[in-house]
Amino acid sequence: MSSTLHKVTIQDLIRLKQKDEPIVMVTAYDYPTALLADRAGIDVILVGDSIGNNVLGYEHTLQVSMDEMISHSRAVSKATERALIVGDMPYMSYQPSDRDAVLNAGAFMRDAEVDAVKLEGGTAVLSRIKAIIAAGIPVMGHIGLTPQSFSLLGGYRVQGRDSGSALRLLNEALALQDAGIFALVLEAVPAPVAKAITERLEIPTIGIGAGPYCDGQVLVFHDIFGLSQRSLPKFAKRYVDLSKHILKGFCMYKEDVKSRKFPDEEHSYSLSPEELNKFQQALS
Ligand SMILES: Nc1nc(=O)c2c([nH]1)NC[C@@H]1CN(c3ccc(C(=O)N[C@@H](CCC(=O)O)C(=O)O)cc3)CN21
Ligand SMILES: CC(C)C(=O)C(=O)O
Ligand SMILES: [Mg+2]
Repeated sequence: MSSTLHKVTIQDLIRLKQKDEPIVMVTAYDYPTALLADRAGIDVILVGDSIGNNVLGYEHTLQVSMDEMISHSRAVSKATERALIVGDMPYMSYQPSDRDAVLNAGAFMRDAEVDAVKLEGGTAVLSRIKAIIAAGIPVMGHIGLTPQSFSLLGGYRVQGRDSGSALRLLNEALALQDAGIFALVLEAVPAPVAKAITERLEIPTIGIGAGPYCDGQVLVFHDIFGLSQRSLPKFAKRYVDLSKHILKGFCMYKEDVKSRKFPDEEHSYSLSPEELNKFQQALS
């Protein structure tokens, strides 16, 4: 699909699973980042509620509002030509009722021009998912470690580590597929569990901390580029340490200003000799 020039569609993602070609997804929260992810040929861009701890300075994702998600999702969709854009429904935008879920999913589509929404949960959110899809909005599922249930789960813990809970994850995946989701995020589940789920679903699975047998992978932008504040989860991989480069740039700028090396002539505006002359006479 990296060769596809047209906008990536949900049907393209299903075809990638059928062709056994991995789907690449990454989070992005702003215009310049989305431009680069799109140019790199990333298939799916997730405007994650992980914006909370990575960009907005919150400790977790629970404080993220619909307004924040909409303005950042709009920036991402304006920058993107090819990638499919998924808006992550924030805490309490879908939990209270099917009506809330449809109205807020609709806001993502109408006000932020995303292509689909994602929400966390299994059987507990089946009716939410059905209601959103009935409104004509594609839904991506998300099970395993669901960060909006951080407290209920007792922290950011790997899920499905015993045969009983592994089987429950598989059954939830099947129920979500029946409800009509087009893809499913599996977060922090043992690789053999993700493999079993992936083999039994017709829709693609996209793993984060779910091993190599998923149909696709997703990572958080700040983890890839060494910009996350906390220690990385075991599953995250830092490809480039941008923080090192950004810190160096800030220091160089600071030194230049303090030593009056910046701004120099090249970065200043001049006045023509005649106008300068007139100006100086007027001043005296
Ligand atoms: N920068 C960033 N990366 C993420 O992957 C991410 C976010 N932010 N914010 C929202 C959630 C939170 N996530 C997390 C956060 C911590 C762990 C973590 O520390 N996990 C332990 C597993 C402990 C166990 O064995 O059960 C680890 O050591 O990896 C996992 C996922 C994933 N998401
Ligand atoms: C980690 C991904 C799947 C996510 O939900 C997020 O970034 O918010
Ligand atoms: Mg999320």
